[in-house]
Amino acid sequence: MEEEEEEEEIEYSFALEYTGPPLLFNDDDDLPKVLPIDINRIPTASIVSLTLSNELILPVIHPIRAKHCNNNKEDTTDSRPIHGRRVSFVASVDAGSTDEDEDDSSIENHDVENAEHGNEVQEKAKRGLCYLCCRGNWLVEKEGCIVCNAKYCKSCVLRAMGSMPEGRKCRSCIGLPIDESKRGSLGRCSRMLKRMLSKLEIRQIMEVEKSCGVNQLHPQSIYVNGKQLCQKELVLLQNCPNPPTKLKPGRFWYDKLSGFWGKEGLHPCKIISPHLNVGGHIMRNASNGNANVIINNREITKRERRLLRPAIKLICAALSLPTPPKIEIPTSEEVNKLVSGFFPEYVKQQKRRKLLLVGYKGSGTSTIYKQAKLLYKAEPFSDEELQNFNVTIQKNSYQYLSMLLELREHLEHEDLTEMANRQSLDQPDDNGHGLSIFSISPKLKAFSEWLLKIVVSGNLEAIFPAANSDYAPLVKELWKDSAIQATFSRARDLQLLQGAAEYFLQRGMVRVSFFLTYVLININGTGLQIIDISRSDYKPSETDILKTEGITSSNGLACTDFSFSPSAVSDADTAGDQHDPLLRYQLIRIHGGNLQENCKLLDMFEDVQLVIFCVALSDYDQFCHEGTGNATNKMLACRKLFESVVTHPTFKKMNFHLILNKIDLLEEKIEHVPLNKCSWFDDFVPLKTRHRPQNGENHNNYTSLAEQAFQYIAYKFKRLFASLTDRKLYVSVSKGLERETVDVALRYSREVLKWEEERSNHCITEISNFSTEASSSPSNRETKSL
Ligand SMILES: Nc1nc2c(ncn2[C@@H]2O[C@H](COP(=O)(O)OP(=O)(O)OP(=O)(O)O)[C@@H](O)[C@H]2O)c(=O)[nH]1
Ligand SMILES: [Mg+2]
Repeated sequence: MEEEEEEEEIEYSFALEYTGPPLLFNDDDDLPKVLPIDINRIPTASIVSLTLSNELILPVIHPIRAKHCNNNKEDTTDSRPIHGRRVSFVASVDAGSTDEDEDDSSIENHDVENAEHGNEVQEKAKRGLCYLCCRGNWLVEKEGCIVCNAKYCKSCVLRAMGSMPEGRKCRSCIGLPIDESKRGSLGRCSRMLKRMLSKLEIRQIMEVEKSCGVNQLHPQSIYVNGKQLCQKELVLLQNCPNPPTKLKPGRFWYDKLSGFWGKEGLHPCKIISPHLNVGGHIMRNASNGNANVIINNREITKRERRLLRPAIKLICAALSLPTPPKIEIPTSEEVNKLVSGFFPEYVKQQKRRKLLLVGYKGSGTSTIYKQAKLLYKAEPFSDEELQNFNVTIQKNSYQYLSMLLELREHLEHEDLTEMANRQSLDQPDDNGHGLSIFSISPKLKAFSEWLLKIVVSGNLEAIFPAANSDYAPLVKELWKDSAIQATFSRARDLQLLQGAAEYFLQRGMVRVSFFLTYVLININGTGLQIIDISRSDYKPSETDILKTEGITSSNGLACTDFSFSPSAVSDADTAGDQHDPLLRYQLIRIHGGNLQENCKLLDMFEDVQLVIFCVALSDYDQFCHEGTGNATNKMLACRKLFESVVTHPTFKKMNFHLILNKIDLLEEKIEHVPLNKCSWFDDFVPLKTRHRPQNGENHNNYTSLAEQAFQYIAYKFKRLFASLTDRKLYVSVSKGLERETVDVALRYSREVLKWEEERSNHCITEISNFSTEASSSPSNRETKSL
């Protein structure tokens, strides 16, 4: 006690005007709960006048000894309530103490003579000092005041901040607006505080910090289009679907029509929600634009003009307006910026070009569609789709097997009839069994008949998923049987099992054998009786996927969105054709069968930009049975479909790209089946070429028979197209199962689109620009394009 009396007392007085509810204070030592003044804030020997609000009431004011003064006359016994009166306080502080303990008296350690609080805060913060106890160690964790940024160590923080009725503020900062740079950290306290206080306390403090009125952004501090916001406008702005990020006091401009938002005098920084009723009218010079282009009453900046040029082009194209002839291509960085939000959504939407992929049955449309997914999508197929492939492959394998079994029956019947005929001609059967090489055992025959019945009934689901496990032994036996092997090789000779059937039949049998081995090993090794092989980890390979038929939905409509990825092959030789990630494409594939039945389906596609029509080059000697039941040449059936699509009213002004697919099959076939097997091609006269050049010989003057054939077919289709429309047909060739050729063909579609767009932009009707002879025309950019 004696020591306390010896303490040097520094006294200073200040006045404050209290406007809160009446307060009583009558105890000299235990002062009223109203003293938020941090003595360090009070300039030495000066009197400050403050207007206080209710929030300034603090539960602890110790150790400042304040006295209610009247004209500096000490009157510590005054017990009258004060309200709205000017009150003077005299504070006394213990000097010299550097105590770090929790004793409240340690606050008296402050250097009250330090005048500039702000400077001091900064100075101490710079040196990593605690504002109260001067602990200058960066490693000592500190919590900062959200108003003045003074930092406090663990020993001082609670003394300095008290009960934190407005969150983490020094007592003297209570009632003051926060430092705007701290807005992002509202409600997020340090680990130090978390360790010191209970969870509940922390939660309460953080909640009050975020929600208390004085900490909120003040509408008066924000100007939009030169007009100060009112509370309602601020609420509207902050709660719109796409609000400005990290809104701070300042002056902004806002284009209500487009939603562009930026700082006054600067280019747009964000697109917020349009049509908000906030702020005044936008000024022409809002963004200090100098591009001589005015959009929604604002002169845009040069940078904006450069970035917006693709959109302007698009809009001009849409409105059939001419665009400036010189087209600057934005750098990829600029384009990326565009993609990441600079363009309004509607512009992005407009950028999606729709390509409709159609073709006669079996022409390869679904193969090209799947190739597009594999080529341009990071994840071409979902797990579910892969699972579907698996099931479809299994089903198809059984279907192909049934084709083989049917053929076996037919061949056996033929053989036996022939044998019977021979017998009747007195040529006794040598083996004497009355069996042909296509005959199978009664057990396998029963299985074969049962399987055929199931397949004919179309009820293959009935034997799944048990099919593999239950029937695998029989399938294996069947497959190994010499009669089936003989049928298989006969089928190949007769070209009855082609493409997918041949591929999957062989693979399917191998798989069944593999599964069977697996089942047997388990039975012998562990005594397990049933293994669900439908759960095996079989994952279809890319070739399996490409060869799987019947994967699209029942109405045969499938669509996928993608962007062309940069391609080393085809982009390198299209100089200046920068890959534009903004351009999205949608490939829509319709099943050819559906079109024949109902061309009305095409009415749905009036918004496509290009029709890709797919033709199988190898169809020229194939036949199908159309509605009449008569056998029709497939190429003629394909021509008929082509004519009906081209002349469909929806595609009156549409561009067409013809893909001549299956060039590999044509190459094989043309050597032994003449092209004029198809009556449409009866005037095909191949040039008599010299011998095929060998390795090292000059190929320039040599055109293979297949090349001549596909050029001739392309010519026939072009002539047909020209007779039906006034447009030009773009043509390219592909091998559906070869990724690169499909890539080239689809990029050619992109080129066609680009050229046609540019043509309409420039309002050029000069078809010659697009002739196949023009050096820069898309036709010449692709090696196999015609
Ligand atoms: N050899 C070869 N086979 C191809 C080519 N393109 C597709 N195929 C195969 O031809 C068969 C038919 O191809 P799809 O893509 O299913 O034809 P589609 O146009 O979808 O015909 P539908 O399924 O009847 O609508 C499949 O077995 C493909 O694997 C190609 O360029 N060369
Ligand atoms: Mg198909």
